Amino acid sequence: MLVLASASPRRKELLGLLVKRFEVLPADIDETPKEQEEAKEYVVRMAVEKAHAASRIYKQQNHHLDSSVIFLASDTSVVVDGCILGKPESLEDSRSMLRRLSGRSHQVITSLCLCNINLEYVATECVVSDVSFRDISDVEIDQYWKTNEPKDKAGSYGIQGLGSIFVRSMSGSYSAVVGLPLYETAELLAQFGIHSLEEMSHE
Ligand SMILES: Cc1cn([C@H]2C[C@H](O)[C@@H](COP(=O)(O)OP(=O)(O)OP(=O)(O)O)O2)c(=O)[nH]c1=O
Repeated sequence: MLVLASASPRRKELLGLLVKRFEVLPADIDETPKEQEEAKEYVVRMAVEKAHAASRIYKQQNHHLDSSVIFLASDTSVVVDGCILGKPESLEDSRSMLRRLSGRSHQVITSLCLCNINLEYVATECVVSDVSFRDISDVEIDQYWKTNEPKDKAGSYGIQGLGSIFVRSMSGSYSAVVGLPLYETAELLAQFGIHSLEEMSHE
C-alpha cells in the first residue's frame, strides 16, 4: 500500500497518473524555515517531516500494521534572491510576493520523500525549475487574488491555471512546479518496488 502524505489536490491528481491505488493522509507540520536554512535543505526537510508525520498518524490509526506500507510526501517552494516564498496568508502577502516575482525569473524547488513505515528506508529527491515572469501590475495582482487561485499556492500563483498568463518561459520540470515531479517520483517509486507502467497496465 502507498500512502500520499498530502492535502494537495494537485499532488493527488498527479500521483494518480503513476499509481492506480493509494491512500491520502494529509500531515500537518510546522512549515517555518529555520534561521539561515538553505532553500533546498528546507524543502527536503519539509517532505521528510510530512512523510514521518503521516507514518506516525497511520500507525496510530491502524492497529494491524502492514509493514510494507510506503509513504510519499512532497513540498514546493518558490525561491527568489535566496528567500523562500510559501503560500500567501493575505492579499498583502500575495501582493508582496507577486511584486517580487514580476518581470524576472525565480526558482521553484520541489522535494520528494519516500519511506517505509518503520523509516528503515528513506529516499529523498529535489527538483529545481526556473520560471520567468513578465511584468505584472498591481491591478492584475488584485484581480488575480479575487479568482482565489493564488491562495493555496507557493509564490501565490498556479502555472497550471490563470497564473500561466504571467509565465514568459520555464525550464525544468512542469509537473514539479505544479507540485509533484513525475519523472523523479516514478524513479523513486521503482526503488520501492512500485513500477508505474506495470501498475497502470493491469486490469
Ligand atoms: C508554484 C506553484 C505551486 N503550486 C502548489 C503546489 C502545492 O500544492 C502548493 C505548495 O504548498 P506545499 O506546502 O508544498 O503543499 P500543500 O500545503 O498544498 O500540500 P501538502 O503539504 O499537504 O502536500 O503550491 C501549484 O499548484 N502551482 C504552481 O505553479
